[in-house]
Amino acid sequence: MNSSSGAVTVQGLAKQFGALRAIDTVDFSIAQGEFFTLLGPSGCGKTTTLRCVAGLESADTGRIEIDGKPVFDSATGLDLPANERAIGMVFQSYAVWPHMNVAENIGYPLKVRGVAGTQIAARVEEVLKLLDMAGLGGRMPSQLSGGQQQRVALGRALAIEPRVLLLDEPLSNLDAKLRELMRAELKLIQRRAGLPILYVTHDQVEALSMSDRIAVMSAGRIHHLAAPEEIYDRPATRFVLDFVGAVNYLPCTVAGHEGGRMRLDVGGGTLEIAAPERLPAAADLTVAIRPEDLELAATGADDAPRARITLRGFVGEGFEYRLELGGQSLRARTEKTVVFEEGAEVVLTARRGVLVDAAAGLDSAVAAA
Ligand SMILES: Nc1ncnc2c1ncn2[C@@H]1O[C@H](COP(=O)(O)OP(=O)(O)OP(=O)(O)O)[C@@H](O)[C@H]1O
Repeated sequence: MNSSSGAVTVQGLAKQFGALRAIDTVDFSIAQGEFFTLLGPSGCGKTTTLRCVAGLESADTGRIEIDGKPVFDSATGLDLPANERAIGMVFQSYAVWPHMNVAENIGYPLKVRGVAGTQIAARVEEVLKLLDMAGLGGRMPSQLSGGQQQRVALGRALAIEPRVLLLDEPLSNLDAKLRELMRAELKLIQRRAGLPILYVTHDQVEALSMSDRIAVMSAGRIHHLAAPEEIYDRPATRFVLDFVGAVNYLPCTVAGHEGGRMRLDVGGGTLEIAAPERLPAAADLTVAIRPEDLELAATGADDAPRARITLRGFVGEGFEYRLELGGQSLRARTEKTVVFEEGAEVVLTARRGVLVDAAAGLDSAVAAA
């Protein structure tokens, strides 16, 4: 153990299945206590990466350290088995053994390691406290809610006092409401345990709301590794922009550029956004605006675009609108206090926008202000 080092360090990791590059050279490092998420669509290589860290899969090349200790190194042939990597794991298909009570479930990994009964009982008590389930050790799984069963699965992973928790879509079997509750529960348990987490999900809301940092993956590569706000507001590539959250795309040309602001002709009017540091070279541009960054007003500047509301939906915290602007359909969101009728004409302004080279591919960089 080396307390000054990161919790997990992955360097130059690559893995092929036949001709398929499941991981196409991935590097990242997780700090002590950090909630680190691999986010991406199905097949992007996130599970394979996690399985390589776990020791359930062997990478072709690269090096992995856990808590300062090398566990895999293709250069030397080092490849420690999972049970020697000081990791706790919970997968999507977590199973709580129905014939064992909660305490037996949590203590099981210690029992198979030959730990003495009194020590197991003490650790199980600690874990139950951590899970906010003190006093429930005698319950059978059938007497627990879905969320409590999930916590028992987590407890089993925590029992061995791992140096890092590896979680692969652990909430995806829960219904939507419970999933949302468990996001906060999991964060609180993590804080109490003071453990770093490597989390895998394809759910961007889950990733944004829970993570300290996110690595967005596509086709075996990390496109952007940053804090959630950075990923959402200043995506590094068009893929990230598109995958993380809803977005409107409007073809545009630059109409003016001064004082850190730029005016964009979007056809039917001009939108102003903060100018990015580096402008895309192409003349043929697209401005990407998230629905909540599109502001609707009854009146506005003469040259501002005017759109028509085609649909309004109540979404609890506000309204979601569909708008039509020069034959294009746009999405916008407003707070409850701002209400427009279907059919009404509204003036558009943009709080923020991201410029994209219209002709460029998904992994080309985008220019965000
Ligand atoms: N054992 C295997 N043999 C062959 N191909 C595999 C194997 N495991 C994964 N793959 C392939 O490698 C690619 C990456 O898979 P991986 O499971 O890491 O993706 P993922 O992003 O976690 O997707 P999902 O969320 O669907 O699990 C996919 O194309 C997958 O089909």
